[in-house]
Amino acid sequence: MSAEARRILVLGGAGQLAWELRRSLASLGQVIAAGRRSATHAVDLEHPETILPLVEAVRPDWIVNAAAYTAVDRAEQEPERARAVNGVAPGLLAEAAGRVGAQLVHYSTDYVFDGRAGRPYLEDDPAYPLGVYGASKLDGEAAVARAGCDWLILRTAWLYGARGGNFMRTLRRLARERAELRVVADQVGAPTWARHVAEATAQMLARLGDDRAAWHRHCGVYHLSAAGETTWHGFAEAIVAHQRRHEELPCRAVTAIATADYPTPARRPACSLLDNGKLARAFGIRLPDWRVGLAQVQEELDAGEE
Ligand SMILES: NC(=O)C1=CN([C@@H]2O[C@H](COP(=O)(O)OP(=O)(O)OC[C@H]3O[C@@H](n4cnc5c(N)ncnc54)[C@H](OP(=O)(O)O)[C@@H]3O)[C@@H](O)[C@H]2O)C=CC1
Ligand SMILES: Cc1cn([C@H]2C[C@H](O)[C@@H](COP(=O)(O)OP(=O)(O)O[C@H]3O[C@@H](C)C(=O)[C@@H](O)[C@H]3O)O2)c(=O)[nH]c1=O
Ligand SMILES: [Mg+2]
Repeated sequence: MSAEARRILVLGGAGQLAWELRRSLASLGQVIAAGRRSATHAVDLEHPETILPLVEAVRPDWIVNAAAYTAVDRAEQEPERARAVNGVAPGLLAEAAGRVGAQLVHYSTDYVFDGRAGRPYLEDDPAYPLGVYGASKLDGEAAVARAGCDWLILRTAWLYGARGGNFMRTLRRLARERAELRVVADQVGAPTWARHVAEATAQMLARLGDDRAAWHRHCGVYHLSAAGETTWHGFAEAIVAHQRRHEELPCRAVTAIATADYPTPARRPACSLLDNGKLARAFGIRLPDWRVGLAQVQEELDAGEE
């Protein structure tokens, strides 16, 4: 199929990953963006009855679902909303994909794990989520896998980008407001640039194309996170160090603290590193080190690019 003829339905509104996907997938087909605020392609994943009509109206070749309930702490207070969006809707999307003969790409998270493994997680490791968000995302994975279309579930971690709500943007704001930032140094992970995830997704889709047998063979869960590792404190230090090269900051110190000194409603994994070997073997894709993405996005922000 030519790129002109292919239709790619991207869900996720103005979310950080959806924004990058619209950019990265544009060369592979006609991207149709759907979201709660879309005038032409409205969908609300809390309202399951809006899903099949959207998919039947668009008749996409691929569905890429970057919509999610991502407020990790708030999810503890409103679990039914998180479950509807993250746990139930992905299965309905996968069923709808099956009906129109589309394939589904869906995203999940390191927070499906409890962080006690002592080594980077493999796709098949048992998942024990610590909170409502992780549990709802795990339910969504199972719902997709049950539905019967061909699908890819890409588990990523610690996403950041120039848009949307994320740790990097929060820290850049706090560094302009406070003399001291206090950040947990006992949670380990790999901060992953949303653009790198979008570009890897595009490479995977380009590789599978319209080859149904290849889709079937590659159907499954893949870990997709940046190379390298750090803590939220290490990430914060790198963010502020870069920012300081471009602006005067009141922030004098980025202090390492323990999770116990930063109480939050949701528990988070102590180590949620993902082993990316399966992706490398199956698709030849390895994401750059987290520092590469961070430097690039901050340069774009400093240059005022939007
Ligand atoms: N953020 C992170 O650190 C990580 C995220 N992930 C996963 O990656 C994917 C993308 O996340 P990310 O881009 O960061 O998330 P964002 O929070 O930036 O964006 C999620 C988008 O989902 C949309 N959405 C939320 N609720 C609904 C709903 N009821 N109906 C329709 N759309 C809805 C929102 O659209 P609207 O614009 O209308 O508000 C929002 O823009 C998700 O699956 C997430 O679980 C995985 C690991 C890390
Ligand atoms: C803002 C801030 C956070 N923290 C801590 C709180 C928490 O333990 C850790 C991370 O903070 P956040 O709440 O921003 O990150 P969090 O929302 O937990 O990020 C997660 O989002 C979901 C959607 C995912 O899927 C995960 O991969 C992960 O990226 O840093 C500090 O110690 N100091 C601070 O100033
Ligand atoms: Mg958050």
